Amino acid sequence: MQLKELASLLAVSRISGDGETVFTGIQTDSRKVQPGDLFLCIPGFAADGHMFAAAAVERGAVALVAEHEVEADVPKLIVKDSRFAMAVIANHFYGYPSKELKVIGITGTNGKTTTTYLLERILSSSRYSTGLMGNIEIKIGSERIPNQATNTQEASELQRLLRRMADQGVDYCVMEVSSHGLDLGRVKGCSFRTGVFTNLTQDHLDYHGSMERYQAAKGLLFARLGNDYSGSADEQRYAVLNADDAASAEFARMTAAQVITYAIDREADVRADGIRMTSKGTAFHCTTFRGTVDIQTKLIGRFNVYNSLAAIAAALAEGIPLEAVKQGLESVASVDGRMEVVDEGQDFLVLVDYAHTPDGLDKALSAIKQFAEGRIISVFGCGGDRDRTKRPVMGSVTARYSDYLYVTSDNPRNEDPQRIVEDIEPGIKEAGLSGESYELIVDRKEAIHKAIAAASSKDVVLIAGKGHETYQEIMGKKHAFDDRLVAKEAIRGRYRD
Ligand SMILES: CC(=O)N[C@H]1[C@@H](OP(=O)(O)OP(=O)(O)OC[C@H]2O[C@@H](n3ccc(=O)[nH]c3=O)[C@H](O)[C@@H]2O)O[C@H](CO)[C@@H](O)[C@@H]1O[C@H](C)C(=O)N[C@@H](C)C(=O)N[C@H](CCC(=O)O)C(=O)O
Ligand SMILES: Nc1ncnc2c1ncn2[C@@H]1O[C@H](COP(=O)(O)OP(=O)(O)OP(=O)(O)O)[C@@H](O)[C@H]1O
Ligand SMILES: N[C@H](CCC[C@H](N)C(=O)O)C(=O)O
Ligand SMILES: [Mg+2]
Repeated sequence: MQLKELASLLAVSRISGDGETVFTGIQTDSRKVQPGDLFLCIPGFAADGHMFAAAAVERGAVALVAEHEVEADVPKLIVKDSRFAMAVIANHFYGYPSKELKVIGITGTNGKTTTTYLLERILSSSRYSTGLMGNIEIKIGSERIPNQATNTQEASELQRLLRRMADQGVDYCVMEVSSHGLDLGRVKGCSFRTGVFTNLTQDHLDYHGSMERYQAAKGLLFARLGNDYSGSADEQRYAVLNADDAASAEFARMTAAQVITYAIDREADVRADGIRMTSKGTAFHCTTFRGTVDIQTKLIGRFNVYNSLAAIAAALAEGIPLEAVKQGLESVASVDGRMEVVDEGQDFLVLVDYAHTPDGLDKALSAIKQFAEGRIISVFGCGGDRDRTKRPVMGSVTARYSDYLYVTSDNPRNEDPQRIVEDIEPGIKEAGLSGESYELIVDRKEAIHKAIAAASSKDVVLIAGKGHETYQEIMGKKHAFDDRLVAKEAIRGRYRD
């Protein structure tokens, strides 16, 4: 593609140098540049991409997109906003792939990953070819690529992956759409078939500043949905909204798409009642706009009824028969790192879960409370370089449900882990848990070992926060760490000692 082709996409832009320069790929990270690439200089939070222009050229970049002149002897496209330009350029370079498949975006504070897997399973078991993108992995048909980057990929990577899916004949791409992804324009220009909203509770206030701005970021998914509807069935657009969450009314007002609601506590197009829960799964009766059905999912907890309803509603909008929806949903045994049972034959239950927000912990622990026959022993921490205000709230939520609590490190990233646990502690005290009922143990491995050593018959040990993650990020460096493996080792150790 020639540089000048991009100039025609961006009204306020100018070419400096030879506009006929041909590039063969696009890249935003100088360290990943291949010869022939166009390098986009993005001013970021930690660094400024313009600083890496020369390094990119050294690695073979043949042209640049920048917001101002930079020292580099290649042609440049000077634009007003290179992050915006990235979304436009990536979409164009990869040939608008989202128009060739049906993209279903799932947003919300909690439940995105779980809902993507449920919906993807329903669609794939109905013989559609599927793709999936989220914070565990990227799936393209039967190919699985572990996700090493952000939950919602940068536009350049996102469009590349969508192109691969389109070329492989994928019918549906089900993807997580984070609030950062929406706010930073990572999905700008992406044509969504359906937007699904799970819920909105406290998280990411470090980035968004307020719940109002966090909600507004999520709302972008729905505000952009449906305006391009041309009347054909294939161009129909749907907004699948959780009617039990107050934000949904606002999203319904914003969108031009058809609204389909789901709920437990109020009237909705897809609704659950008669919920029965055990430690092995959840049963509920579901009333939908396509009839009624009894569902028996292997997933634990009322919150997973919400995730199931969201997946059911989105699948029904696609015309999948209710019986096929039921079959697909019931075939999901578990989602990696979500309420995952660690079973080494011990006489107490160990669960690894990804709850890392106040509401996630509340929902996970209230589910456990319903079936726990013994004590609840919790292990959790909070991530560093993230919303500091959620830390005491997570402390108080966990304290309310736990008989004993080990406060430890999650991913401290670049923060002092001791300071993070100290941020959590006031919440525990406020919840009224006495000093004999909790410990602050910065070393996560030690905390897990202690929790498992302390468990008696029928107790439940919840290890929360890291779920599927196979590393712990300390001082910016990732170390191998897997809660499930550490828990297994601790359980085996109990029987050896
Ligand atoms: C706030 C945020 O989202 N930042 C993301 C963003 O960083 P940034 O644009 O500020 O980039 P930067 O590191 O300052 O660098 C600026 C530019 O210089 C380039 N660069 C940098 C270094 C170098 O040697 N060469 C080079 O070219 C970078 O590629 C970038 O283009 O773009 C980077 C590249 O894609 C991301 O790695 C980075 O994610 C950081 C690590 C992050 O923690 N993001 C989290 C908050 C996030 O996005 N989370 C959401 C929500 C998850 C949820 O659902 O809860 C997600 O979607 O994952
Ligand atoms: N619908 C829900 N409502 C509240 N909590 C939930 C819900 N679904 C899952 N959870 C809790 O949140 C945790 C994370 O779930 P999941 O990974 O599906 O969410 P996510 O939105 O993808 O998270 P992330 O923002 O990190 O990508 C689960 O382990 C569970 O404890
Ligand atoms: N998507 C979430 C993941 C948090 C996972 C938790 N283990 C942590 O590190 O805080 C975030 O980026 O805030
Ligand atoms: Mg997720």
